[in-house]
Amino acid sequence: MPRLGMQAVKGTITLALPLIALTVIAELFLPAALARLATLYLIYVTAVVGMQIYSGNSGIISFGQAGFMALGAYGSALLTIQPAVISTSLPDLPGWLAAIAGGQSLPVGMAGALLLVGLVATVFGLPLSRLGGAAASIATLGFLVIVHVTLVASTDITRGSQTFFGVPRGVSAFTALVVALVAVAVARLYRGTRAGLALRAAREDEVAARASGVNVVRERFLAWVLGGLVSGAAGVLLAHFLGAFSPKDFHFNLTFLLMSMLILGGISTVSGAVGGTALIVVMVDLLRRLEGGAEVLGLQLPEVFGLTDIGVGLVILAVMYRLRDGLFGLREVDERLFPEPAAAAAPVAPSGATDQVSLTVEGVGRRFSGLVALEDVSFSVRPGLVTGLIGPNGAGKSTLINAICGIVPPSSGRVLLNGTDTALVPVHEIPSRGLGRTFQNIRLFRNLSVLENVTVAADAVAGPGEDSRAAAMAALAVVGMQGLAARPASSLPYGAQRRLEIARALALRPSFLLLDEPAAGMNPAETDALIAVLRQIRADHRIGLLVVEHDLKLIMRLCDHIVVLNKGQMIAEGPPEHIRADPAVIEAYIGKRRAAA
Ligand SMILES: Nc1ncnc2c1ncn2[C@@H]1O[C@H](COP(=O)(O)OP(=O)(O)OP(=O)(O)O)[C@@H](O)[C@H]1O
Repeated sequence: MPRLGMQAVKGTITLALPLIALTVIAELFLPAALARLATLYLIYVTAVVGMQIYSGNSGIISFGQAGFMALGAYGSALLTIQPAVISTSLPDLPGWLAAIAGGQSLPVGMAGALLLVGLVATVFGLPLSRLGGAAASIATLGFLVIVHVTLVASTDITRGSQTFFGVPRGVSAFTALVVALVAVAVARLYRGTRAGLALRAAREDEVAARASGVNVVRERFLAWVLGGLVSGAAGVLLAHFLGAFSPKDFHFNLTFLLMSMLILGGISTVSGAVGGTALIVVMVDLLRRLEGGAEVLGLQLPEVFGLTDIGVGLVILAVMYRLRDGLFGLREVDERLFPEPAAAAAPVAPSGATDQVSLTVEGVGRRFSGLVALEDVSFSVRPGLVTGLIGPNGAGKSTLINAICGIVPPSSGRVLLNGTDTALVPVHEIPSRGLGRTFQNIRLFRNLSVLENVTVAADAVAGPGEDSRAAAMAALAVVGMQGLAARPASSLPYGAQRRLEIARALALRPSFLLLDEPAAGMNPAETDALIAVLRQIRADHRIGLLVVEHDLKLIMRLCDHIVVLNKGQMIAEGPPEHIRADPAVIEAYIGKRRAAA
């Protein structure tokens, strides 16, 4: 069984059992109205799980799922509509469509509809995947609006805003259950795959994910299409459940309902999608009865217009106020019930370092508007040695590290990694070519476990069939953190967070490791431990280290070679004893007058 496959199977079974039990009870023992409610619940589960696949893993709130449901519904409806009603309900159907429309079975309708959904998701997903955060959310809203307006405007095909009728009804709770179970299994499996973990990492920190080898655009695209297909399948079911519908059934009200379900349960987990949907379906059903003026304990209550929407809104507000991550939190139910056994560490992963590797900075300059942050800096980081990069505040050290990694491309000059100009390589490919890094301001995937943080990087360089969790454990062992593998990264003390960043970079099996102020905020004992770790990395892995640090004692103890920057320019380079005595360095650090004194 592949690495997270077993957990996904456990997760699917944990969620499947209550769904199966509910379906059996509803179909065999409950009145027809409640059996219909159970079927509707299962359809919503599929739709919300589709939303969870994209939004939960990418962190981008999607307004688009109702659009996919609409495409699924109309796609399947056109293929399966009763032939007898086509001439009356769709008299102006274009010839090419009339040739295939009507009379098909539900499975054919489903297949055709998913083809349409997949096609549209692909076309829209290509530009959408380049966006993140609020911009991407707004783009998904644009998608919903485009789908809605297109459906309303295509009167010959959809009957416009009028009701589309004549769709064969054939969705029992059992049919809806089968599709819901497939949706849950897909979502639960996806979450554990390399792609799912990489996207969750990008959700936590896009810059750090790219620096760990994640192709963020590709992962967002995959989740968008996969989530779209799952929600599209829910649309097909809803069409055949209702038998008649119009575009407004797949617009803002449905979007709000699906979002409420996911947010209430917890956007991060499939368990949250399934549980949140159950709560909202029950709540909406009860509130609708009250809204219509129900009789409670012999008392006739008045009709209260809008009670359902207001009630759902208030419940969401209350839950968000107390539980930001929803009722189910950040971990799947199965991850709490049956935690995974710790992975065995692989033999220490070999680094990509050999004496043939090279990292050369050639005349690098960088301007920010008028400000010259770097000017004509040239030096080499040597394999198997520690190079220190020092300089006063604002000297350009972090800018240089970012220029080397491709995050801030140089305005002039170039960085050659094994002879290749890094500016010509996509940022997410630079890590797998041998460059690992840490950040001045720690950038961890805070809501992932310690092991998952490192596995993201190990995945980026793992060959087919290679166990990246074992490789990640080996990297954690190097920094003495294998005992903390299951802890959420955000719960670690400061020093351990810095060591975790080093482990994550090591899991890339780098030839060169760039450390931006690794000892910042550490106490003397933590700094000593860090120096021991870095010495071990140099000795055991033959990695070339480039260390930016303000702690000059650490630099002098650790480094074989030092490069000094001041005001963007390289003012000295050489072994520690040479740098310590260099007048230009002394002047840069303590000022001209005191240096002369
Ligand atoms: N994105 C940016 N936009 C504009 N100016 C920037 C940007 N990044 C850095 N700078 C400027 O470039 C100069 C060099 O900054 P940098 O952070 O590289 O220095 P540093 O040596 O790492 O400093 P410190 O030791 O304080 O971290 C500073 O004047 C800084 O304000």
